[in-house]
Amino acid sequence: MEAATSIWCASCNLSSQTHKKQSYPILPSLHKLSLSTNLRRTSTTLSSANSESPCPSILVSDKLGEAGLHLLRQFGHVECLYNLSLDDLCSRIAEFDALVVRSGTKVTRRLFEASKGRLKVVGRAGVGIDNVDRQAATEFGCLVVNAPTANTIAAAEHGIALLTAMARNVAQADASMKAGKWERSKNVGVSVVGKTLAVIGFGRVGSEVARRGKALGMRVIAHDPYAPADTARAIGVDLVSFDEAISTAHFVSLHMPLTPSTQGLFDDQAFAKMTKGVRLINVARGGLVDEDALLRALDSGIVAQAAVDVFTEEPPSGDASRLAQHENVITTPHLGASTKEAQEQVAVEIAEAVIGALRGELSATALNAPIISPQVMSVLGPYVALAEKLGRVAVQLVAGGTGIQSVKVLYASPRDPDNLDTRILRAMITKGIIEPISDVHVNLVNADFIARQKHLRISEEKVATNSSVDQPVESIQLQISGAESRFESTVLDNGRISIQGSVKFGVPHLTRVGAFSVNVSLEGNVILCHQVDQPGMIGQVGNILGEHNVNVSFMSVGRSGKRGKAIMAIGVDEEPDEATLKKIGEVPAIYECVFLHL
Ligand SMILES: NC(=O)C1=CN([C@@H]2O[C@H](COP(=O)(O)OP(=O)(O)OC[C@H]3O[C@@H](n4cnc5c(N)ncnc54)[C@H](O)[C@@H]3O)[C@@H](O)[C@H]2O)C=CC1
Ligand SMILES: O=C(O)C(=O)COP(=O)(O)O
Repeated sequence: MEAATSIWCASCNLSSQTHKKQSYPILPSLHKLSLSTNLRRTSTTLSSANSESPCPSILVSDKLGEAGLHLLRQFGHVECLYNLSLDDLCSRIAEFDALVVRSGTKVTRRLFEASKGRLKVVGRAGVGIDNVDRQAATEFGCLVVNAPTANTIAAAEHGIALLTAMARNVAQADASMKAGKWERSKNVGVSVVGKTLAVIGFGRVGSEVARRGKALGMRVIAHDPYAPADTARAIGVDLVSFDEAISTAHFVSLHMPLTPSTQGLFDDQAFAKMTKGVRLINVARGGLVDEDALLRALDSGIVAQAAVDVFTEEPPSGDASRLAQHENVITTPHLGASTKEAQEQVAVEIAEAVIGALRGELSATALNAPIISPQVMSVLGPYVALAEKLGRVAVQLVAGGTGIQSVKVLYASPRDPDNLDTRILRAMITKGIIEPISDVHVNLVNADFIARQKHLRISEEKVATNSSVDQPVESIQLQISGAESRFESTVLDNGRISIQGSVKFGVPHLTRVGAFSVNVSLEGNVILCHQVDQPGMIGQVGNILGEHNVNVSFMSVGRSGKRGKAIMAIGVDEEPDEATLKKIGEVPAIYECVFLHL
C-alpha cells in the first residue's frame, strides 16, 4: 500500500507538507465540549474579546456575597431572585445559562426539564450538594460545581460554638434572662475538658472541629471510612469504628455528607448504642438523623442535649419543628456557613467556578464531570477536534442511519498508557457519533451517560509507538463492528469499518480509510471515491463538481499500488446535490462514492 499523495490546499494555497503551522485554540474546543450551542458563540467572544455574541444570563436564587455578585456582573447579565417557589423558578429558568444557589433552592429534575437545555452550569455556593439532583444534571449535560473550601472554618467554628453553648446552657440562660429571670442553678452546665468528642466524618470540617476540640482539652476520636490516617495522627485523633465512636463519646459531632448511605444513620439503633447522657451536635445535614428517633432519645435521657443547625425540612414546620421546640435542644437556622468572611469567600469561589464553566474551562470543583487538568488539556487540545470529526465520519459511514452500537478506539501513542488520559477524547468521539443522528447535545458531563442511553459501547486500546513523545497521540483509529458500511472500502478483513486520523500542523486529518492511506484535512465536507487508479480520474471528478458549482478545497489519493485500486478523498466547500454524487458514482472507473458532512 502506498502512502497518500497530497495535492493542494485551497485555503492557504500550499501542499499539506508546507501547510502553515496553526496554533490550535484550546478554548473553542472546550466550549464545544462543555457548552450548548447557544453559548458557544458567547464563549468564543470571551476568548477573542469582542462582543458580537449575547452575554450569558446568570440567575442567583439564594443570597450571595457582594464580591461574587460583582464578578458575575462583570461577566454576564445577573438576576438575583431570592425565595422563588419551584413553580416560579421553573417558569423562568429557560432564560438562564447558569444558576447559583445555596442550600435554599432545590435544584430538581423538573427544573432541568424546564430549562429546555439552556442551563449549562449550576453553581452551589457552599459544600453540600444534596439539594441538587446531580443525576438529572448529568443527563441534561449540565455541569454542577461547588465551593468546597471557603466555608470550612465557619462550619467548624459553628460546631464548636454550639458544643460549648450547649454544654453551658448559654441559649437557655439567655432566654431566661430575657424573660426577666435569674436562674443560676437551673442552668448549671457540664465541662468539656477531658471529655471524649467523637467526630463522625473526618473531612475538611470534621478535622477542623477535631483540632479545636483538642485545643479545648478534649480527647478526640473520629470515625470516617475514608479518612487519611496520617492526618488523624498528626492532629492526635484516634480513628475508630462507628460503634466504638458513638458508644464511648460524651459528645458526638456530625460532619459527613448526606448521601443514600448516610441518610438516617442516626436512628433508634444508633442512639441505643450511645452512652446515656451523650450530647449531639449536627452542623452537617438534618437528614443524617432520624429526627423522631432523636426526640425519643432525648425524652428517654439517652441524649442529654442536642445542638442542631440543620433539619430534614428547612425551615422545619409542623411535626418537624418539635425538635426545635424541645427544651434540651438548642438550634440555629442553618448558620454553619454564615460568617461575613466565609460568605464573601464562598461567593468569589463559586463565581469563579461558574464563569470558568461558562467560558468552557473545566472546573476543578466539577461534581459531575471528570476533572481533567489544564496540563492534560493543553496537550490533548488539538486531538479533541480530531476525535469529534472521526466520530462524525464514522457514523455517516454506517448504512441505514441507525447509528453505531460498538466501536473500538485505538490510540497510537508513544506515551506510557497510564499517562494518556483519554476521557475527553472518548467524550468527543461520543459527541461526533451521536449528535449527527439525534437532537441531544453531548458534552464532557453527559457523554458516558448518553453513550449508555444510546447503547453505544466504546472500548479503548492504547497502542505503543516509537514516535516523539511531543506528539501525545500519533493517531486515533475507530473500528466499528456489527454494522454495514455505506462505503465498502472502509471495511477491513475482520469485517469492521475502520477509519483513522491524525493531527497534522494542528489540523485534524483523515489518514486512513479501511486499508487505504489518505491525507485529507477534516475541515468542511469530504467526498470519498473508491476507483481504479488510472489517469484522468481527478480531472473527471473535478469537472463534474465544477459543472455543479462545487468548489474543491483539497484532494488526496491513496492507492493499493500503481494502476491498482485507489481512494480519492476530496474536500469540498459546498454540499453536492444527489444528482452530482450520482454522476460521480456513474463514472465507469469509480466503484463507489460517499459524501461526508463534517
Ligand atoms: N451547616 C452548614 O452551614 C454547613 C454544613 N456543611 C456540611 O458539612 C458536611 C461536611 O463538609 P466537609 O467537611 O466540607 O466535607 P468533606 O467531604 O471534606 O468531608 C466529609 C467526610 O465525611 C466522610 N464520610 C462519608 N461517609 C461517611 C460515613 N458513612 N461515616 C463517616 N464518615 C463519612 C467522608 O469520607 C469525608 O471525609 C457536609 O454535609 C456539608 O454540607 C458544610 C459547611 C457548612
Ligand atoms: O456549604 C454547605 O454545605 C452548607 O450547608 C452551607 O449552606 P448555605 O450556603 O449557608 O445555605
